Amino acid sequence: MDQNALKEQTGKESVKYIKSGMIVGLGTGSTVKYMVDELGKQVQEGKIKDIIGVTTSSRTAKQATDLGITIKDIDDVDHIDLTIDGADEISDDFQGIKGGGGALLWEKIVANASNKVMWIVDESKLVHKLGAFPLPVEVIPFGAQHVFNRLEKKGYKPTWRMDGDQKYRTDENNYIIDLHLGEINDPKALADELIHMVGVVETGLFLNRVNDVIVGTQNGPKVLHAR
Ligand SMILES: O=C[C@H](O)[C@H](O)[C@H](O)COP(=O)(O)O
Repeated sequence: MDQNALKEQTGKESVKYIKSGMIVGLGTGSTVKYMVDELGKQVQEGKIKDIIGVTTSSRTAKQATDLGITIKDIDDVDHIDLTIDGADEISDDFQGIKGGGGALLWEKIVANASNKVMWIVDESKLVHKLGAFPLPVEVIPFGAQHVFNRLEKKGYKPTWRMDGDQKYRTDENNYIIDLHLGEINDPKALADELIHMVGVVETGLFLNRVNDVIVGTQNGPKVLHAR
């Protein structure tokens, strides 16, 4: 099975955890796309009823709406039962990097409002230590070059996230700076440092946020319990 087949496997498997009547956080990315497709199918077939989706990006909102899944704004629900989202890297101790698809800010807000968070990944996303995947940092456009320069001085090897020849814009119209760190020895210290830099809105470090991980493997889906 190639990587896409593994993403499809975990995406479809995760829908088994969505029960009728739930308020479900719908993540973003190529793995989540398979999950939302399967959820839409089961909603259309009447196998899952009365669910409400809270989406983490305009992309997922469009996909879910097109499939007939009822969507509500995050501020129109008082909680989310379960959020299912992708991840770019998950370390041995279940810390994560997210935001490869640019949706980290809304994803973190939705995760924070969720009773349970499940990540769905293919086995290539499991790593010993975080950092080989570039760490996304969302910054407001005003003064963003100064933030970039500061990150460069710190030796964090920043690059602008691009969309063709323009800087990539998030759903909040912000920019993303990717940090090429190689290895992150202390994710908590780094997250604290970055979030306190003026102009930084959020980072792709998702620490102590996940409850369960479904991993797509050559031997079928494997569930890991983080906490
Ligand atoms: O911003 C995007 C999200 O954090 C994604 O969930 C993450 O990048 C994983 O995406 P994919 O399933 O496409 O590898």
